[in-house]
This record gives sequence, C-alpha cells and structure tokens, in this order.
Amino acid sequence: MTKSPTGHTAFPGAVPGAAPEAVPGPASAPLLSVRKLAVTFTQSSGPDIPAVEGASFDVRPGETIALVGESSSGKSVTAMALMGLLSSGSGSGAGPVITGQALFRTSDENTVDLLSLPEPALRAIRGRDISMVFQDPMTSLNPVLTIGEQISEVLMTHDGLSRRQTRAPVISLLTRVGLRNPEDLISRYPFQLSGGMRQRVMIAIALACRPHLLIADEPTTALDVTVQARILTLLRQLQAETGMAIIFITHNIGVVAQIADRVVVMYSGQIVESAPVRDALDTPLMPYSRVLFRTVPTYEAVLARRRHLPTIPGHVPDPRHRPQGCTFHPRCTHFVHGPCDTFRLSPEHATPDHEVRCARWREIARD
Ligand SMILES: Nc1ncnc2c1ncn2[C@@H]1O[C@H](COP(=O)(O)OP(=O)(O)OP(=O)(O)O)[C@@H](O)[C@H]1O
Repeated sequence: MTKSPTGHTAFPGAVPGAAPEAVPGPASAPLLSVRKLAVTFTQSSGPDIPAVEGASFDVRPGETIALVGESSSGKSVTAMALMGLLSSGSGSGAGPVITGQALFRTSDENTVDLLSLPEPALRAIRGRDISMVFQDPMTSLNPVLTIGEQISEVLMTHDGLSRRQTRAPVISLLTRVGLRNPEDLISRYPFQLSGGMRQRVMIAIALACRPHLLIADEPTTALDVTVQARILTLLRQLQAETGMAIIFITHNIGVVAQIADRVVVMYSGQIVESAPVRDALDTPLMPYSRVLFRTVPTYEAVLARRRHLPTIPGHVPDPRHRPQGCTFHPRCTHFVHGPCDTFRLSPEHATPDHEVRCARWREIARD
C-alpha cells in the first residue's frame, strides 16, 4: 500500500485518476453533532425492527465522513433519519420511531435539532443547508421535466429568482459540474443523458442551494469506474471551493481511502468504530473493521461494478434477533465467552480521536 502526499492510502481497489485534492481542514466546532440516534421500525404485526441503535458522531465543516459497513448495517437509515426522509416500509405496516439528537448549525448560525424539527422547518433546511445525492439519479430526477427546469426550480425556491433569472446560474452550475454544452443540456430530459451525466446533474441540483452539508448515499456505485473517478474528483474540488462537509456512504474501501477524512464503521445498526481515515485503515481496532478493510475490492472487482465488499463468513444478524453482547461475536475470530457475549458494549476511546466498540480492543491493538 502506498501513501499519497495528503496522507490518504492508495488501495488496490482505489479508482484511478481520482487523487484527493486539498480540502479545507476540519474546523473545531461541529456542523452536525449526532447523539444516541436510534431508529426503530414498528410493525403492525411482528416484532419491531431496531435499524439503528445509539449512533453518535460529529461532522465538522469541510470534513468528509465515510459511513461504511455491509448491507443492512443502518447507513442509509441513519442518513434518511437525519434528513427527515424516512417513510414506512412498503406494505409492511412499518413506521419509524426516531429518538436521540442531531444538532445542526444552520447557515443563519442557529443550532437546531434535526430530529425534533417540524416538517416545514426541516424542508427549508433540506432546500438550503443540507442536500442529498442518491445512488440512482433516475429515481430522483423528474422524467417529465427538462434538466434546466429541474435545476431552475431549486434556484427559484431557494433564491426567490424568476425562471428567466435562473438561466445564467443554471448554465454556470452545469458547467461547474463538468458538463459540456450546458446551453443544449438545459432543454434535454433525463432519459437523454448517460448515467454519469445524470449523476452530475443531481450534484448540480444538490449544489444549487449551496449546502453546508452534502449527504451522498453511494453516489458513484452504479457508474463505470472512470466516471466514478471523475465524480469523486469533482466532489473534492467542489468541497475545496465551498468548504461544505460531506457524509459519504459507500461499500468501496478504495473510495473511502480517496475521499474520507474520517471513517465511521457501522455493523448491525451500531457504530462499531470511528477514526481518522489513516488510523481506521492502518490500525483498525474492531475485528469487524479489520476484516472489512482487508477485503479490499480489487481493481477488477471495481471494474466489474461489484457493489458489495467481498463476503465475510457469516451474515449481518436480523435486527429483530440480534445476538447478546457484541452483535459481531458469532462471526468474530477474537471471540471469548463472557466479555463478548454477555453485555451490550459502549464505544470506548482508544485515543481522543479513535472510538471502538469491542471488549478486546486493547489486546487487538497489541497484536
Ligand atoms: N422502511 C423500513 N421498514 C422496515 N425496516 C427497514 C426499513 N428501511 C430499512 N429497514 C431495515 O433497517 C436495516 C438497516 O437498513 P439500511 O438500508 O440502513 O442498511 P444499509 O447499511 O444502508 O444497507 P445497504 O448498504 O444495503 O444500502 C435493515 O435491516 C433494513 O431491512
């Protein structure tokens, strides 16, 4: 493994051509401070589904947090809960019960709890301070509106501009995300664009309100590897220009190495490790993170658009029937009876900046 001048680690699975660029250093006061976030889906029949349990983390201005973990670990539910976008499971009768706190510093310097804001106030924050980019732009873009109309809508709502007044800023946004011939693009419909172009349009829409925080849920997963690299470079460039913070959800550890300042690892609804990217990738302390970061996807796997990390033996437990003690213990090679399978563990500080939820992290650190 090699280190880049910025300290990021180049992995075999790293996307070529997306070298990290200088970003503003994280300032001290958090932009977002999430404490004990818990999301439980209640069901009309059957046991509740505790999708996220006691998640706490901070995001500082200009910082990129990579939220990683296997499928069903609670990454998307965490992001959606923060955005106030959780809805009932389709046809399951499930509804979310959200507890905890998510203090967010708005652009007018007020601190609000995203989890207890009424919907209209939250909607205003979503359109102004926090934006989200999803994996599949086709599900987020409106198929019957032109690209120009869709970006224009955001500017009209956010800046109170008339449609005519939005033409120049729309063209400037499309140019900024690296799209050629923006004058031509504004009159096109989403289906007329390639996947990479649509994702750039989504980023343009997300940036239209000049957010302080961008939540990106696997924004490059469906894209081909070269386009992925360009989008990552673009995000870092835009971050350097605007100082926005990013929460980046991904399965690709190569991408983590390229984009993150800090890594937050989730397993079975809990944050099990959180550390600056170099510590997380070089000296992970939780056995789960150790396995996860060693199963780095190869360049070929990335090329084959492999979505998930290679399999770790066993599977993420059903949230309705989580094991006693550490939820990873049935799959853990460091498991011992007693400390690992009796009590639910709390995160501990291995260093002021490195938190881990494991009964045996001290021994693992000495390995
Ligand atoms: N609307 C819902 N109703 C009931 N359960 C849900 C709902 N949404 C998510 N879940 C459950 O919450 C858990 C966490 O899901 P989540 O989508 O956050 O995982 P994830 O880590 O983002 O996975 P992936 O990487 O596959 O997207 C899963 O067990 C999932 O089945």
